[in-house]
Amino acid sequence: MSALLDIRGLTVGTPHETLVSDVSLALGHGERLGLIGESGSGKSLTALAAMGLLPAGLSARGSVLLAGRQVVGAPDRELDALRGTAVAAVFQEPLTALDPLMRAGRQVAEPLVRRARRDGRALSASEVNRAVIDLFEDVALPDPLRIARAYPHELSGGQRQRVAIAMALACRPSLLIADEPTTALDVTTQAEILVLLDRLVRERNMALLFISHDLPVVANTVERVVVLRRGEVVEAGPVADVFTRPRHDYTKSLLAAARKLDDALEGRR
Ligand SMILES: Nc1ncnc2c1ncn2[C@@H]1O[C@H](COP(=O)(O)OP(=O)(O)OP(=O)(O)O)[C@@H](O)[C@H]1O
Repeated sequence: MSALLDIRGLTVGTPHETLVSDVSLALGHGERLGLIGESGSGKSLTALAAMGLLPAGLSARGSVLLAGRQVVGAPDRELDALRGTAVAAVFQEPLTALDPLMRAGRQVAEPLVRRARRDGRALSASEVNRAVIDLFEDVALPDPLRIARAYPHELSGGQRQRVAIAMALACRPSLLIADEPTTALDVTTQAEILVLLDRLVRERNMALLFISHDLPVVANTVERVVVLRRGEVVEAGPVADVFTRPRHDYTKSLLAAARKLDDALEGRR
C-alpha cells in the first residue's frame, strides 16, 4: 500500500540559509511517527512543509506526497482541499488555531460543514449543532453546550486545546500532525490531553506525526521515530530500537539528557 505521507529529499530554507536538508520519511495509514531533536533542529518546519504551510520567506524543494498529491509547489486551492480532508494539525498554542472573536461552537462548525460539502452532503443547522456537541463530547469537554457558546478567552488552556483538537477532528483527516500539543499546558492537563489524543488517533485509525521534546511521552505514543539534528535526519527506526540501542551519538545525548531530567525530578519527589 502506498504511504499516506511520503517525504523525499525535502529541503527548506531562505534564499540565504538551509534550515531543513534532504529529509526523507514516510508514514502509512494509521501509523504513528515521532519527530524528535533539540530545539531548532527543524521539526516544526518539516511538519509545516508537509502541509504546505511554510511561513512567508521560506521555500521547499524535494517531494512531499500527501494522500498521493504533490504538496511542494502546489497552488493554495489544492492545498486548502488537502488540509480540509487529508491532514489537520494541532499546535502548541491553541490560540493560534482559534479565532478570538468567534464562539467555540462556530469554530468547529465551519470545518464540519466544509468537510460535509466536500463529501457531497449538505447538513441542516440542527445536524451541524448535534455534530459539534458530539465532537465536544468526544474530546471530553465538560458541559459542551456552554463551551459551544463561549469565546476562546472564556475557556481554560486545556479546554481551548480540546476545542482545537475538535476542530482538527471535524475535517476527519487521515493524518493528524501534533506539534508540541501539550507544552503550553500545566502538567496534569498535559497528561489528560495526551491520553485523549492517543485514544482519538487509535479509535479513528488516523496516522499521527507527533512532535515532542518529552521522550518518554514519545516512546508511549508512537511506533517509529525520526531524529533530526540541525535540519538533517541522523537516525530513524522503531521507537523500541532507537530508544534502547541508539546508534548515533546525538541520539544518545538526547536520551541521556532526558534521563538526567527524569532523575532530577525523581530526586525532588
Ligand atoms: N520563518 C523563519 N525564517 C527564518 N528561519 C526560521 C523560520 N522559522 C524557523 N526558522 C529557523 O529554522 C530552524 C528550524 O526551526 P524549527 O521551528 O523547525 O525547529 P524545531 O525543531 O521545531 O524547534 P522547537 O523544538 O524549538 O520548536 C531554526 O533554526 C529556526 O530558527
